Amino acid sequence: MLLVHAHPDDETITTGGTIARYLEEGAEVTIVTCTLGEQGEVIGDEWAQLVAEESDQLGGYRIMELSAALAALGGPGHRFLGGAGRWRDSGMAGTPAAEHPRAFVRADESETVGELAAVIAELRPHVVITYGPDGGYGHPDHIRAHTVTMAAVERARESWDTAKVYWTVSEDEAVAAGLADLGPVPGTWSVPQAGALPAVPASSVTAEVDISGYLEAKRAALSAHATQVQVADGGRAYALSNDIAQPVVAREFFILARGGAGRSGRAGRETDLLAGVDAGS
Ligand SMILES: CC(=O)N[C@H]1[C@@H](O[C@@H]2[C@H](O)[C@H](O)[C@@H](O)[C@H](O)[C@H]2O)O[C@H](CO)[C@@H](O)[C@@H]1O
Ligand SMILES: [Zn+2]
Repeated sequence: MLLVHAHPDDETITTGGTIARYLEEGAEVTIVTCTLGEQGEVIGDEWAQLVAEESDQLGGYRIMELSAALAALGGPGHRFLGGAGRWRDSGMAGTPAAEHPRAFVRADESETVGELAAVIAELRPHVVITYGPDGGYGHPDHIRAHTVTMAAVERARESWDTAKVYWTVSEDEAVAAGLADLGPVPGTWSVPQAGALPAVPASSVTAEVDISGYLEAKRAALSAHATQVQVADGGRAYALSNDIAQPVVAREFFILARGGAGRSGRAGRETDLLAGVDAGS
């Protein structure tokens, strides 16, 4: 299983429970992170001067946070696309960080796709996971991670034909149910209306992974990304630096974008992302 994410923290926020579960079930799991997250905001005062506009040291610091988060999830393999520091966090849409010469969104796609295709040819994943075409919530690096991954899977086909590709998504019904059961959150946080958070209609979800047994690992990994993520007491909610409460949900959701679905379970959805692949090949 290979998961391609844009920034340190995305692997945990969107797929942390899936990573922890498949590792415990004996699968080989590797994460590729496309940037160091250099353009992030910082929660709290202690590390606030690491931001790009000050000492510009946040990328290196987030490597350490990522290492701690991956350990909390069970220790998957990890690569930075092109090597640590090759491509830089492009910043939120419309910000000047996209003009940086190493910005991920400016990268030569023959290079980014080539680097990821080489990882696929080397690791021979049965399942690849990334974001959908909108990047989940529109971040330019997430959108680029999607396009690079889909192109790399095709580029690698001559040496390794990946059986299934999934897009990680948030499901609208699960988000709404989670928001209704957040438990206590800090007074500084805002609690959004269900429709205000990025999510896809439940009808478009084709697979879900029950991570109820891995929520403690996911919460520990979220907390490891301490400059980016804050977890509420009780662990049913988290917030990024924007202090907008989001639910910690006991399932992670996917859309099958390429390949044949395995056996269906709950609500006609796959419940095992590795179902239907020849894991012996
Ligand atoms: C989860 C994710 O993709 N985080 C990105 C994102 O960070 C957000 C951004 O700073 C936004 O301005 C804040 O309001 C929000 O709270 C942050 O989560 O974009 C960053 C810059 O590209 C990136 O480093 C971070 O990983
Ligand atoms: Zn991100």
